[in-house]
Amino acid sequence: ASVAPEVGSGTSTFGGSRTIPTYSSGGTYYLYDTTRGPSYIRTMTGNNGTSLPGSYITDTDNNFTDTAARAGVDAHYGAVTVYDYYQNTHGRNSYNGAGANITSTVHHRVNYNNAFWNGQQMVYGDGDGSQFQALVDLDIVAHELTHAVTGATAGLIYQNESGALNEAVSDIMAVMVDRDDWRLGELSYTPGVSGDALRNLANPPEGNQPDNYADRYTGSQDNGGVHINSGIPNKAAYLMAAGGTFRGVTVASIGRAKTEKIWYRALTQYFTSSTNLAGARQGTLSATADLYGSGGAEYAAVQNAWAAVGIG
Ligand SMILES: Cc1cc(C(=O)NCC(F)(F)F)no1
Ligand SMILES: [Ca+2]
Ligand SMILES: [Ca+2]
Ligand SMILES: [Zn+2]
Repeated sequence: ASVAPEVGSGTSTFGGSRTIPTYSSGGTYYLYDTTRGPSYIRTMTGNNGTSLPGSYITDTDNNFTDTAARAGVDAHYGAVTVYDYYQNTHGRNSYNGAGANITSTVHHRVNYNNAFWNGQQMVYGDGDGSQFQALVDLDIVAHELTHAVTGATAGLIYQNESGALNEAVSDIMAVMVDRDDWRLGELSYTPGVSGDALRNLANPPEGNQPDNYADRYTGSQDNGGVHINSGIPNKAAYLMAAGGTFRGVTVASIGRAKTEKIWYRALTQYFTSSTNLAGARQGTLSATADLYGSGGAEYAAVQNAWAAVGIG
């Protein structure tokens, strides 16, 4: 057939290659997936301008090796991987639960050190080559698509404590997708420096974030510290999953699988637009009680994790 879903490959920004769903039409291949719930999951290029969604990323032999295509290969791989995470782990069909199409655009602006969900799609910068290289790390993609999930569910207002919780939910789901570590953005961040990351949920101070409520930021920068105070719930989630003794409180590990279920249920059943960090504790406790009861090891671990970071 001259139009068909295909399985393609491509070179990653970070080395190695990725297998990706593509679409062929008239001998041209596109970063365009028609095989999942949505009508399409597509990845476009902004051609280093500001218009969105930009233009299709194409290839002539279904092996996307061009330098200009590599960020697209990673963003596309990430989008389908995060789609599959929400479908397979949480039974959620796309960010709205009803198969919404997913569009991503790479090469946004010039030397742009950020990535974002604009309410309709994901957008990725290339970085300036020093602070970041292309911000298309799997955990960054998961962070951004989770903002879409949050927007379609709790709608946590993006300022002060509800905004810090919004950011934390994105970081927590991100490290559950990129499951082999607790760092965010390590592949994209400072390509010239190894071992660092944008944020570290196991040790938020490594990313200049507080890891307890008494040290929270109360100023007006960063929308009231949404990327700063997220360290507090991030640390709590890490302690739930990995366990540990922190600030004199011992938390028994319940593992990543139970932790991601608790946070997903809290986000979709208990958090609202104005939920603050005390409300996050309550929502995760209610979700834990629903899933595992209120007298078991899971409930105790969630209580202790929040107590360890100075909440409740
Ligand atoms: C300060 C600050 C941090 C962020 C941030 O986290 N962006 C998302 C990322 F995934 F692209 F990094 N934005 O401003
Ligand atoms: Ca990571
Ligand atoms: Ca680095
Ligand atoms: Zn974010």
